[in-house]
Amino acid sequence: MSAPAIELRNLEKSFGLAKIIQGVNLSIEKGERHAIIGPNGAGKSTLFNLITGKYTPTAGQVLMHGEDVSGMKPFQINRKGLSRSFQITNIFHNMTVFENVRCGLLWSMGYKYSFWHMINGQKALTEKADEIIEQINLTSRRNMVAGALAYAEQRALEIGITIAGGADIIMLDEPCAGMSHSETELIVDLIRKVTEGKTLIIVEHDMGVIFDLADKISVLVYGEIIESDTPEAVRASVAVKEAYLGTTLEDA
Ligand SMILES: Nc1ncnc2c1ncn2[C@@H]1O[C@H](COP(=O)(O)OP(=O)(O)OP(=O)(O)O)[C@@H](O)[C@H]1O
Repeated sequence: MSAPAIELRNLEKSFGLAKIIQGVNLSIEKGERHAIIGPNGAGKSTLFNLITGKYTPTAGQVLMHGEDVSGMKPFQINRKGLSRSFQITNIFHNMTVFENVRCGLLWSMGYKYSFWHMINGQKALTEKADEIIEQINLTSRRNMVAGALAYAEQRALEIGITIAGGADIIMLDEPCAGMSHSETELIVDLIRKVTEGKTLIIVEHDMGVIFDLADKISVLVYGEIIESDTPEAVRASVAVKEAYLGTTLEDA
């Protein structure tokens, strides 16, 4: 059996005296859609930042396809095939949709770009960017500056930039935040389409989205995983209901 896409072993993170992540153990299999949920301040973004290399663990390990990547820089982890989006959109508002996706491609290819470019040329880069723009349904907006797009289109563009380099592990941080019901449905369909066959790790407050998308859900409370199971099992969990004061999951 192949190693999990991501494995966390006794992972800890402290900021000063505050222990924010407390001995987290978690395995995310290749091709799994894994959601991390939990109340505000539970440590979800911190966990994301530990996996992507933005934060260095205080203790424990992050393994990617069996390789210990703890302490590696975000760009090193990215080049190994992990790409993430951010809670607050990080697109370039003054650049066009095309230029944004092209930038995402260049960034994820890094030093490999000069070699790739030598073989494939500029035309291939343009074609690849256009292919991604089509995947995220923004072809009619290709030459529009990103700042002029509707909010949901900006979030779709961000997903496009995240998947641009062909990473096989995609991490999305609250991709549906601030969206209407119909916009959320479109983004969920898009996420499903562009992450087909990939490993997806998602943090999202919208429980409808989580139960719709996830194969497995981990529930983080005060930096500890109190449950990690199928959506059905998590929905039925007493500990999870208590953590959510018996409301949110019931309503999902
Ligand atoms: N760089 C940092 N320095 C100090 N404290 C931090 C830092 N980053 C996060 N924290 C603290 O860690 C705790 C968890 O924050 P985090 O953003 O990971 O939670 P979260 O579950 O993602 O919350 P939310 O759902 O509101 O986004 C918070 O108390 C936060 O103040």
